[in-house]
Amino acid sequence: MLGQIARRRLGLLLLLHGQQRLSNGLNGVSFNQLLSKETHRHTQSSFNTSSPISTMSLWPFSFQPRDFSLPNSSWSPEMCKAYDHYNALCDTDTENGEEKKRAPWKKLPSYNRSIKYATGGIHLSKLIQAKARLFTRNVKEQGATFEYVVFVNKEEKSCVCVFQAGRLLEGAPGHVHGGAIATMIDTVTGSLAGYLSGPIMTANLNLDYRNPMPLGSVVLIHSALDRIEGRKTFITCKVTSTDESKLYTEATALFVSISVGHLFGSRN
Ligand SMILES: CCCCCCCCCC(=O)SCCNC(=O)CCNC(=O)[C@H](O)C(C)(C)COP(=O)(O)OP(=O)(O)OC[C@H]1O[C@@H](n2cnc3c(N)ncnc32)[C@H](O)[C@@H]1OP(=O)(O)O
Repeated sequence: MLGQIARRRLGLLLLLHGQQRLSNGLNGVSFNQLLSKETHRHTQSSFNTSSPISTMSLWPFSFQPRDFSLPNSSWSPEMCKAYDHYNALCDTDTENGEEKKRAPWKKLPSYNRSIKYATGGIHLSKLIQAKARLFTRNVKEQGATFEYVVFVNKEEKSCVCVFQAGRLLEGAPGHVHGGAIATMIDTVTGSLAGYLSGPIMTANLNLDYRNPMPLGSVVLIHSALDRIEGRKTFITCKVTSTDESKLYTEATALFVSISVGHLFGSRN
């Protein structure tokens, strides 16, 4: 019974996902400001654990899921610089004469469960497969695996991901595993396809590895919409060094729009 209710609610929530989209941009906040906010947040939460009951929240869940794509101390100077560059291009809500001008760039938040993007999803994530975690966000040690942040440009229907590859992603000695690179390409192209087309699944992913990527590298993953044909969203992708002088990987991806029932085995 609980399963049925959860399934029905999940259906509604995933439908909302396409409309609500990933819109918690960080408005012109620099890396250093964020890092100090993060430190502050941790200080606050340890303070809260020891605060008297009367000052504690009675609601057992926080309303805002943790955004894993915010700067942390594992980020290299190159990662911070690239983050600051794209973050500075994001929506600032600044006054331009009498009108508010909105920048085309937006930073997407990144949670450790897909379900958390939906309204109320943070609560449902504790009920539905509570121990499941997004593949790219399942290692607690910061900097060990996938450190990344995605910025979308809604006018150009494109996005850029700044990705720092951690030491646990080794494939060939000293270099990043091809599967880890494919994972990031699937994640970034999939985020763009989902942003543009709502609920989707990867149907096809084609990769050409052009140069080995050293562990610890910071790279840019550029993705752009090629075309939409009915339920099919075609995305192109290339992975480069941050100065774009070196090409690591090229890819094309096809995403097919799905109904919520598809995740539960229904093809209707
Ligand atoms: C939110 C945090 C960010 C996370 C983003 C992460 C993104 C990661 C997403 C994933 O990794 S999803 C996991 C990997 N993917 C899968 O497990 C999908 C498995 N495959 C399926 O479930 C189905 O085959 C699929 C949904 C892809 C399609 O099944 P459908 O029954 O819905 O569609 P159908 O087979 O009728 O195909 C629809 C259209 O797509 C075309 N198509 C389907 N698969 C294709 C394929 N592999 N290659 C080329 N075309 C394909 C198909 O020919 C047809 O074209 P037309 O409309 O022109 O006739």
